[in-house]
Amino acid sequence: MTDRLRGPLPWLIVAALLPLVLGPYHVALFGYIFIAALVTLGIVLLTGVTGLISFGQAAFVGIGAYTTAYLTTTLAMSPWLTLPVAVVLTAGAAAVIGAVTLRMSGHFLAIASLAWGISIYFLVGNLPYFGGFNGLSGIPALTLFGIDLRGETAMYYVILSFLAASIWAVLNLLDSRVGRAIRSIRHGAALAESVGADPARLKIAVFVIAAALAALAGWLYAHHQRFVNPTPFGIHMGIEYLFMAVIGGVSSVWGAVIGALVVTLMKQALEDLLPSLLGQSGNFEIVVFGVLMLLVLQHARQGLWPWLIERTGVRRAPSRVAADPMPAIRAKPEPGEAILRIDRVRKSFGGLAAVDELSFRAEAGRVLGLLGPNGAGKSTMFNLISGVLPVSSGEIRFLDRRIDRERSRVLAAQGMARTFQHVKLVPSMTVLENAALGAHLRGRHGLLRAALRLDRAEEARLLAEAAYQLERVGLFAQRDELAGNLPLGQQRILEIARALASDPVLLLLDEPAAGLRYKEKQALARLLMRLRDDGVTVLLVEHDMDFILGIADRLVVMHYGRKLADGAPREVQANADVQLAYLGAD
Ligand SMILES: Nc1ncnc2c1ncn2[C@@H]1O[C@H](COP(=O)(O)OP(=O)(O)OP(=O)(O)O)[C@@H](O)[C@H]1O
Repeated sequence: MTDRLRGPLPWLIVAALLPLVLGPYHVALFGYIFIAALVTLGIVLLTGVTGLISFGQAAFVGIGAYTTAYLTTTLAMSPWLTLPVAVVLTAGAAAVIGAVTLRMSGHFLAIASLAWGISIYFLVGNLPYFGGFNGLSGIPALTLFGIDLRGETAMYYVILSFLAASIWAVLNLLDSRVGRAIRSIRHGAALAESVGADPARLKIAVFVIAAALAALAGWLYAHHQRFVNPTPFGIHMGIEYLFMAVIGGVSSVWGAVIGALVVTLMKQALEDLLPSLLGQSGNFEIVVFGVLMLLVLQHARQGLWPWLIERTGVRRAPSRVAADPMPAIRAKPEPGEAILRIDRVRKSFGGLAAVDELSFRAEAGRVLGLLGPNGAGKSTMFNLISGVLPVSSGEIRFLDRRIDRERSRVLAAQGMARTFQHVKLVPSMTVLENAALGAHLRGRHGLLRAALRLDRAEEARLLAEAAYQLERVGLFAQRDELAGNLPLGQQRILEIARALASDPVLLLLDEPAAGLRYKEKQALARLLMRLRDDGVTVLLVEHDMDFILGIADRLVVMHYGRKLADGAPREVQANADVQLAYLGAD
């Protein structure tokens, strides 16, 4: 991420000095900009980081604003008490909406967000307790230790403090064990599950955090404006917040501030300028926004903040992590012990038996190769073992526990780590962060501790483990590069480092040599031989016989879903049936 390239302190100082040079109107305007930045910060987490699109964030702002408006004007509650009420109420609403909508894949959330965005607007507008479309007025100003904060400058500093604290917490969160898991979600649930994270729960958590930020914005808005009506919480504002995030940089925390700043200032300028230029008024700024959006998407796809950072050429300082390993936390089985037992396993797709009554064992401290020509059923078998597919019949036991109905993340907790046939990394995270993602289950601190930076000792241990595994596979020097910039051969090796960081009992490698060039294959083979010599237990699925011969201790050969041979590599290589299956001739 580009967010840590520059420290927040200089920006905070500039923001703190602004009221000294701006008039009251602009100080108040900057207050509204920072309130919008809070909502946009939630969208960055939700859309840019996690890959979920919501047009309905303005409705959550509305719940926050109306909660405090109602409670302070009708029940005369203190605003400082209505703040937790507003945040909890909005977060609760988001948890319910999220639990229903986030289960559905595809664009369901985006469409559902339009529905709740519109309905909350009309609900509030039509309820008499909330003053209908006329709204509620007479909302009290904030006071702190008896000091009245009604002036625009005082409110500016209140809003700035909340924004700075929220940015700090979000940056902390993203730079943590849970944050890495959250950042992996948009690259497929399979990746998050494979390291033991629960993507469904994490998505709901992100959705709730984004809603809580919106509620905080709503609370601030109500006490800044001292009057609320439904208009600023309608669907058009939901779309405008998304605009801000995309224009500023939807994957970047600072993009939220830049986006809110650029869009609000431009809107102001255009609202003043366009009617005098065109001789009539009529929301023409929306048209100009559309054009601006197209320009940004064409020239700065990631948004203005990443575009600016790229042009200033700022580089991140190299990470200073020790490559000392974390103490192993898992007791390993004795070498030679059968840890994986496949018994008469069958998997059918309609009438086709992709795996047909297959039985074999994998032993601790050995490399077992599962070999076979294309279409033999290797990947299906791999998916059955790794919890991606359920078996049709038969039994799979891992460390004496039946696992053929278990989910991937449960298997990860039991000591199974895997790589993917089509590499799955988080390209926008560094090599070190990707390796640390593998150590997810070796830490336990959650969202709150991460946001408050109370997880640093554990975080240092997880990063040290990741650094140790990078050293082990020969990628330590590249630890600060973005994973997406590595060539394919190194990406595959990074996947192995990520798997090793979980301290696995069994390492499952799905065609690790696929698509590699000759030299890359050689480097991978050398690494796998070193791991074998270290006593790592590996099940390696491969169709390239030459690649696997020097690495595996034993080979199981599949053909049309059945077992064709099982034995030492040279024996299997000499087997006439195997030669026939591979070459199609004697
Ligand atoms: N989800 C699925 N639905 C229907 N058929 C499938 C499915 N997955 C695999 N198959 C079929 O099962 C058979 C075995 O496929 P599988 O991908 O397991 O073989 P493989 O040995 O891994 O081949 P490759 O080396 O090409 O990946 C093939 O005939 C394939 O078309």
